[in-house]
Amino acid sequence: MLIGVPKEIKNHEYRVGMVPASVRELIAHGHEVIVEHNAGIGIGFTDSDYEAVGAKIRQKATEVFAEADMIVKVKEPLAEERKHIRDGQILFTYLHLAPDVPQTEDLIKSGAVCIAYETVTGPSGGLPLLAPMSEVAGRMSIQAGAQCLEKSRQGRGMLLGGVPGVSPAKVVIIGGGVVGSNAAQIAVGMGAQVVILDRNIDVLRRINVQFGSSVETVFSSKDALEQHVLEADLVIGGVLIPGASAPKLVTKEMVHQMKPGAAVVDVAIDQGGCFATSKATTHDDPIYIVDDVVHYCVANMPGAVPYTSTFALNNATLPYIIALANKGYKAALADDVHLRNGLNVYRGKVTHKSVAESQDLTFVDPMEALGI
Ligand SMILES: NC(=O)C1=CN([C@@H]2O[C@H](COP(=O)(O)OP(=O)(O)OC[C@H]3O[C@@H](n4cnc5c(N)ncnc54)[C@H](O)[C@@H]3O)[C@@H](O)[C@H]2O)C=CC1
Ligand SMILES: CC(=O)C(=O)O
Ligand SMILES: [Mg+2]
Repeated sequence: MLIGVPKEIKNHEYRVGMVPASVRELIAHGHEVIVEHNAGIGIGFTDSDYEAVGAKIRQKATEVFAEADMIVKVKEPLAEERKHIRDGQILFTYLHLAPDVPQTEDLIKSGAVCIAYETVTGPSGGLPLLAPMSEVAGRMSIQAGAQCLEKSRQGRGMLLGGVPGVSPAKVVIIGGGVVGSNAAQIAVGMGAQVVILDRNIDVLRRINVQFGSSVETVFSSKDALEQHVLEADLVIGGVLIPGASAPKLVTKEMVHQMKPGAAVVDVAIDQGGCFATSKATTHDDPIYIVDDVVHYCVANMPGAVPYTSTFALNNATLPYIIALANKGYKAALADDVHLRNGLNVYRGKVTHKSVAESQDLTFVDPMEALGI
């Protein structure tokens, strides 16, 4: 198979779909790889590094999209990239379709086989291709939140850990999954007072085993959520219903009643966000203020630490890239229900139930769509 790796074009996105070590593995399996000029330069990989493992360099993204049987990316294709996606081509990347109508329409029209990293499931549960980036974003959310609390960003002027004789900040984390538990790890390390809310008792049990009394676990009722959000100095949004738009758990009224200078970091913004006041921002211009509350809503947070993130992502994606290349998409998807759960759009049909429901589109079972 001919596999293509374009350079990412989203704002301050320096990750790359495949590092040279992954390209080497694919070539060892008998495949060919084309890489766009400077695709890996943001993390220090030159065209020569890719050529040294057997890749061919293409000067323009259009050449990569025109030639490749499978495109391996990081972020969802932007409008400019979507123009070049072809009928029958495999697109393997993050898509986050539920809240993104124009992208969904374009991918349906393209006739491509669109497999989203974020809905591929794992044999023992979880989302193995989302998890590494959720680890990164969860850890970063506390760094970002700490900066938002600084006076120069219009925050309360509060240090997360306080100092002897002065109380630490109260950090409230909504969702105790991968983002939430990684955020908690850093917040606890910085000396903050940490509360995690989740609707899944087993998640709260796991958090309790992991952190003991350094994190308070709370069942996420409307009452509890309101109480803790209003008391918070920093709120982290890390909820997920796989494939679906994030539930708007924090209302405009709750934000209005928060302390002036408090901060929210809505990590779930890539699925539409869990604060009613959230709108996606970029690394260039990451924060804005609503009702005196500082909002950070960057949809590609791991892009800020592309070195760590690219390796973490590639470690997880490589086995699936190899399966798709070795077997072809039909056999790879037929053989592995977990990879099949990643199939969001198949040649004009929406094959992920939550994506279809989020946009009132017809859902077609992936096996039926694939004709197997
Ligand atoms: N902005 C960015 O750059 C990035 C965003 N993300 C996003 O972060 C979000 C969280 O991802 P993960 O932690 O990997 O998901 P996860 O599935 O590990 O955890 C989500 C948690 O939310 C909980 N939850 C669901 N509905 C809830 C509700 N109504 N109230 C309270 N808890 C609820 C679930 O029980 C689960 O424990 C996703 O939207 C993901 O796409 C992930 C990486 C980077
Ligand atoms: C998961 C995601 O949205 C990201 O890594 O950018
Ligand atoms: Mg207020």
